[in-house]
Amino acid sequence: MDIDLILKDGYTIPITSKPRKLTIAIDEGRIIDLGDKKTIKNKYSGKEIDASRKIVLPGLINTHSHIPMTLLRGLADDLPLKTWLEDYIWPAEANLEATDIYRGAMLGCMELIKNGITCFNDMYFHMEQVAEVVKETGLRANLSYGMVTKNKEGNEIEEELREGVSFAERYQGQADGKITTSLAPHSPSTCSKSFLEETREKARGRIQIHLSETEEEFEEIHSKHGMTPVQYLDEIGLLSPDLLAAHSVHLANKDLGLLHQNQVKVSHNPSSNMKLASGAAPVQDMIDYGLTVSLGTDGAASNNCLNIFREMKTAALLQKIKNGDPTSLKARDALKMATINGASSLGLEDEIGSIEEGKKADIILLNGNESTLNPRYDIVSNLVYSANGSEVTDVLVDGEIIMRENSLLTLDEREVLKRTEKSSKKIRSKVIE
Ligand SMILES: CSC[C@H]1O[C@@H](n2cnc3c(O)ncnc32)[C@H](O)[C@@H]1O
Ligand SMILES: [Zn+2]
Repeated sequence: MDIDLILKDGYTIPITSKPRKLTIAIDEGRIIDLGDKKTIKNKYSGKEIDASRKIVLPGLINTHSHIPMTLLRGLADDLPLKTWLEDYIWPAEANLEATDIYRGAMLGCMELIKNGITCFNDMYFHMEQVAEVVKETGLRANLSYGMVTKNKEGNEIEEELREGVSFAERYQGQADGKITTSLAPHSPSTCSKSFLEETREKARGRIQIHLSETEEEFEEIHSKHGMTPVQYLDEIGLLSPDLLAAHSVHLANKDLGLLHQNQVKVSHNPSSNMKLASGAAPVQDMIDYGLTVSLGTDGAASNNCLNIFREMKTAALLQKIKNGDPTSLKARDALKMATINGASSLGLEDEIGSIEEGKKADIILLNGNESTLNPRYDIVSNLVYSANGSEVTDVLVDGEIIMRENSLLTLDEREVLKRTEKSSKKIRSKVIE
């Protein structure tokens, strides 16, 4: 049988089964068969990629980002969240036009691809620009217009919900199904209670929100409503299996039970939480409770990069320090967070997140000859504790090759940097000088 692509003889980490040498048959964007090279070669013919010196992984999934913020990287560092957002980032964002968002998203997507991220979950504004970049680059994404009611009144608030719903309805399923959408109220402290209730009423699918990121936010909700942010969302009726809660750093004991009962998904963002000194989320406790926890970078202005290899390592190290226990958050769990748990958090567990027959061919290849991947006593240890993303050589999304032997096939790197320079000059003159 003639098929689109055969990935031959790579050392494969399927996630849901043991690492082994496998040949992968891909047709019409999906993995149609897997096996040893002889069996697969006897059954299929088609274009071949020799993966015999490669490590083969499912594409990594970034479950919390603000991709256009790549344009604001390094603009304001070493500050706590409230000051960083209110005194630096929001004033800078007020100057961003649609073209800037397009350019920032392009720079961000370039970084995602190079670091082996094939799917990301984003919340920002001018999201039609981000969707355009997703289409051009060939990535997979769940996109949402980020809704805020703080400092807004009457019509402006109604317009915020209209925009969120309209974006979600217009873009759901675009790019041959590679784009999905959610509603995204920004956080319990920047959206009013009635707005959160209306969002719940209007939601037809998934919802994402920043939740209990800092102690300050925890205290603010507690003093206003007499309950924790998680209990507050429970009262509003927002806790559900379709809710993806970013951060979830400050939780009372009862909160873990509530998140678990409602099967809420959590996106852990360790680098951003450490850099803004927001705190260390109780990730091992969440896992012990049976919660689905995935990994996010947050925006590049609080990280300051978009690299899930780094987040895997940082997450594992942070839990060990938090719990004073080196057995906390083991490498295997960190790799699951970056792959299959990311897929479950976006409702895509039947489509992506592992290398299995029937799933979409979102696959990355790493150069097995890099020092960071050798010696190979334990490949999962190498991937989590030693790899840094630069080992990624090839990236496939939906069976389409978007990076081949380190060359980006869907975007022009030099052009992306030139355009970034144009927007950053404007930001520098308006915000810094
Ligand atoms: C309304 S679009 C999204 C909004 O979120 C801001 N943002 C970026 N990082 C964080 C974070 O860690 N916590 C809360 N809000 C964040 C971003 O600047 C946009 O304004
Ligand atoms: Zn965020």
